[in-house]
Amino acid sequence: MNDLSHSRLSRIPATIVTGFLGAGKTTLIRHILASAGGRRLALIINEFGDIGVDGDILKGCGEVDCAEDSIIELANGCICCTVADDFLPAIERLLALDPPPEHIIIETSGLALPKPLVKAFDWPGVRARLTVDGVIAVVDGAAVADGRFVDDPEKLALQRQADPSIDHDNPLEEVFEDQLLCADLIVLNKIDLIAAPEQARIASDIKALLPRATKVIASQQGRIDARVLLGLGAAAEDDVSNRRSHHDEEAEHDHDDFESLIMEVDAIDEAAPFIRRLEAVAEAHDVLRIKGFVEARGKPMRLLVQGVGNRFQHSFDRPWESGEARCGRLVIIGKKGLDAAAIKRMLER
Ligand SMILES: Nc1nc2c(ncn2[C@@H]2O[C@H](COP(=O)(O)OP(=O)(O)OP(=O)(O)O)[C@@H](O)[C@H]2O)c(=O)[nH]1
Repeated sequence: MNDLSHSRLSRIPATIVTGFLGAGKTTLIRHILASAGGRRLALIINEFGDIGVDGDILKGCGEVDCAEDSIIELANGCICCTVADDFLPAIERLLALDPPPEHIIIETSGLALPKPLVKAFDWPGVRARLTVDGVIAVVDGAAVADGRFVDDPEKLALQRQADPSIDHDNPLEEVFEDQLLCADLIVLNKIDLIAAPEQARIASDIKALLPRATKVIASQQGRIDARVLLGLGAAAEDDVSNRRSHHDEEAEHDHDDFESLIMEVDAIDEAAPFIRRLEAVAEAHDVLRIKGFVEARGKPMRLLVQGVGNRFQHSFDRPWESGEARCGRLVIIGKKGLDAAAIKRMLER
């Protein structure tokens, strides 16, 4: 064995899980934790809004292969913009664990561009100790089928008639495509919500977009075995220049097309009418993602609420702990210009 292959083998592999808001990254990672087969995993979880919902869900699943001190949450921003300030210290903390993790999984925020993160693995201090085993992009098949990431050509034509100088870059499409362009493996998720012909069409549209041959695997609830997802051996840090991005020319990328709001929510009596109100908010304000925890009066469990576009799910995820403030809070993410006051009024109505 030569020195190079020896040093590569001794580096800890890291898997980057990317994918647009609500695509199913956390769900997929839960499945990885459940099927890791005793491998010592560590997680870095990055969220755009400053409530750590995903971290809470993953800590709550109590998998023995991932102890709580091996989970680091980086909320309130996108990891791609805070690599030096947030990501590197998080990596240092994980590498200092005794024993160190055998594999690190990084869930980026749904708005993060994975390429700057992959680039950070090429920095000398990181490169010596870690390698990117693979970038996995999770795709929300239902959102793609709904046309969420492409401009409506008729609407665009009308807008251009009114204002020929209109900037027609679609920030959703750009982030979505950047995530795919950086991937070593693509998971086409939520296939329970799309018919088989639609599935095949989406998979072939994705492949047509990519300059490199990248495998697309279909999944429901991210149910793919850890043995398939981990161990890709991509060494993506050696191959950054082959991963095109819409943002290659930008020195800095600051996500100013998107914003998040935090809303405090009073205890509710019943879930169904509350979810209908959230659906109305999502519809009226073109919200991309809503998630958080709410108190349902008289119930010992907290209510986990998840909305992607105007598709909502809710479930009681765990009992409120004694002494825990039963404070209902939601993070609401949309394109810049969300009307916080109007949303609050709709929620309180
Ligand atoms: N119908 C259906 N829903 C799914 C599937 N996978 C995930 N979901 C739901 O989609 C919602 C978002 O899933 P998450 O795993 O939280 O998505 P995420 O990509 O981590 O979300 P962000 O971190 O907010 O970007 C949740 O309500 C999930 O239960 C699937 O295969 N089918």
